[in-house]
Amino acid sequence: MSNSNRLRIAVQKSGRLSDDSIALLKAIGIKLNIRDRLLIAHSTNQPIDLLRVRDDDIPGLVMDGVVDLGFIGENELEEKMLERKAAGKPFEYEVLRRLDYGGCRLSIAVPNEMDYDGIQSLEGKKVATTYPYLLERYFKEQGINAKAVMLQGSVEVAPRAGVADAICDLVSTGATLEANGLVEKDVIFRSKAVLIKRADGELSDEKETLVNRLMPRVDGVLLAKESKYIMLHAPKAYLEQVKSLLPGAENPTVLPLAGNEEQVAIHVVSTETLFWETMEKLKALGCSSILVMPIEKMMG
Ligand SMILES: Nc1ncnc2c1ncn2[C@@H]1O[C@H](COP(=O)(O)OP(=O)(O)OP(=O)(O)O)[C@@H](O)[C@H]1O
Ligand SMILES: O=P(O)(O)OC[C@H]1O[C@H](OP(=O)(O)OP(=O)(O)O)[C@H](O)[C@@H]1O
Ligand SMILES: [Mg+2]
Repeated sequence: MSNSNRLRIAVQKSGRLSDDSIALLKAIGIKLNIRDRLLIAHSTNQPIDLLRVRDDDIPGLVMDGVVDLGFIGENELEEKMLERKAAGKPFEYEVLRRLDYGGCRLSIAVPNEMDYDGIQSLEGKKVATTYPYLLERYFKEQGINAKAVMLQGSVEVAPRAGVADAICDLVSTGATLEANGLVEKDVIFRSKAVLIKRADGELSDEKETLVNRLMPRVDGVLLAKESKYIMLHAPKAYLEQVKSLLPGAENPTVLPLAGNEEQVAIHVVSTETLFWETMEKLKALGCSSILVMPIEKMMG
């Protein structure tokens, strides 16, 4: 393989995980020149190549050591791990970070009109899914004798088409199920996107050093996304009450305001949400100029 000294990262080419994965790589300082039709994108400022593929291929590419890192949904990762294990192929990987996107659940859903009284109602039935290994594992754990019917797409039409009695598919808002006259019953797996690394110990020292340098940046981006910088003017007389209202503000910065003896400025970084209700309470205490601002990057 050419340029094997460059770190190879697999991302979904086009789908639910693509934009967020690329955005994360850019946020940690990797400049990318992505051309829509091309499978490989080279970073212009780091020894990194991006492989843009179907998400189904990503676990295998990492487990076979074809790429060093990959962004993948835990649902797909776990399914492929079970499939490869059953086939006697390498199925090892290391999770570097659980990420803050791609959140969904793999659930069993049944037609509205079906009498469903718990998972035992599926005894002897057929369930359509793209995740047969995860589903069969669940049936086994529950002691149910049901059959997983593999479908690559349009799983939600399977009951109407007479292909299966129920389905097991990814759910986020539930809109797809509702539109197809299905009701969610049992959550069998909760998933988020993860960043994984090959676990065969074959990364060169240079690549290992690069990964170790990038990970604190990933943490910085994740932390920044869940943090806010809050600034406000508060009456000195109510300082303690104001502090107790601010979420996660154990050590706020308190600054004097030029030409204003009555008030001080308070600055604080918070990982909790500042709700409108709290802002209204702060206002009622005499606070003013209350600003809640996003943070771009953080490093401890
Ligand atoms: N509704 C959803 N909300 C949030 N995340 C989701 C949702 N649906 C799927 N995902 C996550 O995104 C991953 C990719 O979903 P997507 O629908 O883009 O896959 P795909 O159709 O298999 O794409 P590909 O063409 O790459 O095979 C899923 O495996 C899951 O982890
Ligand atoms: O609960 P909801 O918010 O409706 O989301 C669930 C749907 O999202 C995913 O499909 P996606 O929209 O990514 O399209 P795809 O089926 O073409 O992959 C998944 O396969 C479900 O069909
Ligand atoms: Mg796929």
